[in-house]
Amino acid sequence: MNLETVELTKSFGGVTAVDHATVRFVDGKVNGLIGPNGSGKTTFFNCVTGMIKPDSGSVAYRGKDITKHASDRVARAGIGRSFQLCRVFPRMTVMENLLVAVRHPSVRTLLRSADDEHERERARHWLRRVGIDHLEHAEARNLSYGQQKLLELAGVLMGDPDTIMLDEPAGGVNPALIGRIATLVRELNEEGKTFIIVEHNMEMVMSLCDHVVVFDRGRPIAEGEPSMIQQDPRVLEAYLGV
Ligand SMILES: Nc1ncnc2c1ncn2[C@@H]1O[C@H](COP(=O)(O)OP(=O)(O)OP(=O)(O)O)[C@@H](O)[C@H]1O
Repeated sequence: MNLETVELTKSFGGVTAVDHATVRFVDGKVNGLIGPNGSGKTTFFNCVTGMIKPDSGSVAYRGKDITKHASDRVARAGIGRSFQLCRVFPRMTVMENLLVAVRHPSVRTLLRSADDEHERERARHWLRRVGIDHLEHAEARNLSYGQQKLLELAGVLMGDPDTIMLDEPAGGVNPALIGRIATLVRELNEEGKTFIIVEHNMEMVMSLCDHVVVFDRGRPIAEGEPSMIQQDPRVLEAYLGV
């Protein structure tokens, strides 16, 4: 067991975005989190990663309660995340973006933070891994949207997370870069990273995920292997509204 929520709930005024959601994501897997627009996936991510505080319920990571922990503390616990609308600093270079990405370092990186060249080497390593090392000195705003997503992912990896939560990694990205992101997720998963991926691109979800949780109206309505999920009448009903 890796990441678990129990009865997690968050309302905005009259809208219950996450509604008593009890979900378990397993260590070592590529987990998918899917559901129709507005079903609460991003709010769920925000509650888990400390971006917003849930109204009630709990979040535990590797057996430790992290409910209502601030986002930097969640990151230090080993959970990294990307955003639906990619977050990079447009006027900073690619390298600078990665060096500021570690401003909330884990204890391990904190001990080494005096060693700037070491951090630069780590940054170059992740730039090579995501395939944009040739853009090290470019300003982030001059990268394509897909390249900015790869930069954001490299920034997440700089934090050395064990679990990586990606919010729509394929959204707005061209097919070639989607392929690169998928390959990277597979490789990193083989190297031990756990993934939880919110994604509307079903081809990507079905080919990449080992386990899929389906949200509807703020709570899980089905979960299982992708092939099972595709045939589940509850899932079809949630998507088609029949
Ligand atoms: N800050 C907010 N203030 C008010 N309502 C919000 C806020 N954030 C989310 N909501 C509402 O909560 C519900 C769930 O939204 P959320 O963005 O979590 O869904 P989602 O499944 O991620 O959607 P999508 O797939 O379209 O990104 C929606 O009805 C949304 O309008």
